[in-house]
Amino acid sequence: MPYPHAAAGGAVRPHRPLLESRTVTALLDVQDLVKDYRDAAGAPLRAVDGVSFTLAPGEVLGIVGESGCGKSTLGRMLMRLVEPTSGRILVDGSDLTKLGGRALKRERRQLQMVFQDPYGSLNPRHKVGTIIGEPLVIHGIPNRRERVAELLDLVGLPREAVDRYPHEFSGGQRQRIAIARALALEPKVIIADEPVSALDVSIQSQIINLITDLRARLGLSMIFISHDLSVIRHVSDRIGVMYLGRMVEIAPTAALFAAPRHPYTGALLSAIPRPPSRDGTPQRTRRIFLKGELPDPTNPPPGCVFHTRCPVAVERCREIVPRLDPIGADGQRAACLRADEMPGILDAPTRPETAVAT
Ligand SMILES: Nc1ncnc2c1ncn2[C@@H]1O[C@H](COP(=O)(O)OP(=O)(O)OP(=O)(O)O)[C@@H](O)[C@H]1O
Repeated sequence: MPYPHAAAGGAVRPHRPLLESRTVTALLDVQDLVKDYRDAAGAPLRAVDGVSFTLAPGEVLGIVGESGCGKSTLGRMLMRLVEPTSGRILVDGSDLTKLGGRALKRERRQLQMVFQDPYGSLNPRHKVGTIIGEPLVIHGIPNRRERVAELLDLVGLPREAVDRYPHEFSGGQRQRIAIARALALEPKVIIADEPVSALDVSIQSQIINLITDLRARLGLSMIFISHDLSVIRHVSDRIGVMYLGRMVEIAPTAALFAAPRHPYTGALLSAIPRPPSRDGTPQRTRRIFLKGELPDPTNPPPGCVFHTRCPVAVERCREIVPRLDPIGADGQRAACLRADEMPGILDAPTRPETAVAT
């Protein structure tokens, strides 16, 4: 008897948990996180809508989505720089949303953030040694000078940097300073919000290499937020895709790239240029262009929030809110009523609703 309640004679439906299945080893366990704001005219909007995920020790989870989908709000809520409207943020089992005062200061230390703007995030009046050592002072940690020197070594900056000011450094070097500061307290999790978006492309790869290297050496766990799927791919073990405040797909990186189960993920992937094949001929990419604009967040569409732009939406997508349900192997989840059909749909020859780019 596959399902015990079949014996009761009711309709049989396999149990599909609402939240991502959790392991006891999760370092970070985010449950049903919601953030409501009001726009400039006072209309309510939900910037983050019931987002749940876990982060395992040593794992890098990428969060991707276009501007306004709620990535930064999510990252800032994890640090409690933005107060969640509801939901839970468990760090090693302790709920950050319930803490205040000293207990919050102690637990928040486990999470550190690297911001997008390496120009604005460093105090221009402080020397680099003071900036990197500040968290150590706040938390009363001794041997500050040695620790700052170690941190500079770690991020590949000369020790003489301690006596210099941020404006004496390039954008990439400033981001190294920001990363050193974030590492000062040996946090359990780093939250990096678009850490390379403000940098030149050549410098971006240096910082990505640094992050990859630090990860291997220190076993860092990280939430890596970016609008750029090709950047996220380089650093992430798993990727969560957000659209209009919701997590619409989450999957191991290889699975997401091999077989996306949400049409929005398919569209994002189709926009990444593919390198030419070995004989030099350009590879044809079936580009999925989305219809229309991102909906007004103060007036989101009913049913699936993506249906107004979805190339494969059907009638029921207007009514039913799809859950982030398991699909396929490896913990892949997608919030799409047609997730089962997606490999066939996305690989099919041109449909009238989509266009093909070469
Ligand atoms: N302080 C705020 N007050 C009101 N609305 C806000 C506030 N911060 C963000 N929002 C709104 O919440 C939604 C999500 O914004 P958020 O900045 O988190 O998205 P994002 O994906 O990080 O975009 P971007 O990459 O452009 O920063 C947007 O509609 C935004 O206008």
